[in-house]
Amino acid sequence: MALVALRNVTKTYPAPEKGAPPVVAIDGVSLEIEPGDVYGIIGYSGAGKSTLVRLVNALEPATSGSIEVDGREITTMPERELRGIRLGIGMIFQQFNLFNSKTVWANIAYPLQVAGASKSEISARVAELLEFVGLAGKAKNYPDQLSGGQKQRVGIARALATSPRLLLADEATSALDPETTQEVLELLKRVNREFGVTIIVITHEMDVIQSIATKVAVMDGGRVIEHGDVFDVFSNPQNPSSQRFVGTVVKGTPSPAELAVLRERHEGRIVTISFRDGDASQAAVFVALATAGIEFELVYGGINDIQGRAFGHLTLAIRGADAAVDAVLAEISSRVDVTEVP
Ligand SMILES: Nc1ncnc2c1ncn2[C@@H]1O[C@H](COP(=O)(O)OP(=O)(O)OP(=O)(O)O)[C@@H](O)[C@H]1O
Repeated sequence: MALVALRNVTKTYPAPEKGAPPVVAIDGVSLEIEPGDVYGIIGYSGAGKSTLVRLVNALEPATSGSIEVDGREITTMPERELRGIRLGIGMIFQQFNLFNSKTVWANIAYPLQVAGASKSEISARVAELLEFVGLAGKAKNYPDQLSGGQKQRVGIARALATSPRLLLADEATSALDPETTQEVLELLKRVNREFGVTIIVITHEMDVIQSIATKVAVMDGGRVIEHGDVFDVFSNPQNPSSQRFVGTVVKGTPSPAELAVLRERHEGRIVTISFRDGDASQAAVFVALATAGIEFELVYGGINDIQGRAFGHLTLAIRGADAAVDAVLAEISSRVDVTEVP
């Protein structure tokens, strides 16, 4: 059973001014997030990502549709019961949202105090979490004395304090430099693996999805325009908006301007070969070219690894007798995707 299931969910805000139309922030979204998923939700600013998060943790009511968390419909649930649902959901934020007047220890202890845990329970849990996020030596420090990455580690520890099954990460690494981002993403992977916490990652950065997510939904204008396994969406994005996001991390086929430069610099026919995990190996393709006595040069592209599965687009400049090149390209095309640039 899905841990979070949205069915045809809409959220409309009143018109910002008289005479203007209402704002449709979420427009008929259906999604299923299974226990154990690290589910990425990506979209440009205004796509509706943060609104979706507020609906899932019941901070705002949906306008229509159904939202089930852990098998329970939350759209019709009384406030009293919603509090219980929220206790089962941890949140981390871009700006960390720590209490600056409380120590690291007290920040992490806070949700446990609110939940009514005993002093000894709180001490044991906070110590365990400080160890887990690698901040055992910082218990008495205040947030101002920490780096951005350390603050987010405290944010993660605090979010996990009440042992939620679901963690919502809203642009949790957007304020961090690339190296610290990777450290925080590694920590989130451990949260998923070691505690079995399902994570929803909201981001506008495709490399965050590439590093951590197992599934992804691409949002645009309040709708989910594409969703699926990260490997499938990265290796074969269907929608122009998804293609733009994938293009930020995957070197695909050269643009017309890049092609013009390639043609200036390299002789021969320009051919892009697209590999997908499970296709014939690159080696087989290169051996076929070499065996046919065809000279080739790799001029553009690269191979990507998504959770241990490889795919990529390699553009070659190929030189040889036309008939021989035609024959070998025909042979290769039966195994991999071959596109010759006219
Ligand atoms: N409380 C609100 N009242 C009115 N309109 C809102 C409200 N919250 C969001 N919106 C509108 O809903 C749309 C979606 O906003 P949302 O913040 O969910 O997008 P987002 O994808 O999270 O973008 P960002 O990354 O910039 O936060 C936007 O057009 C926004 O202006």
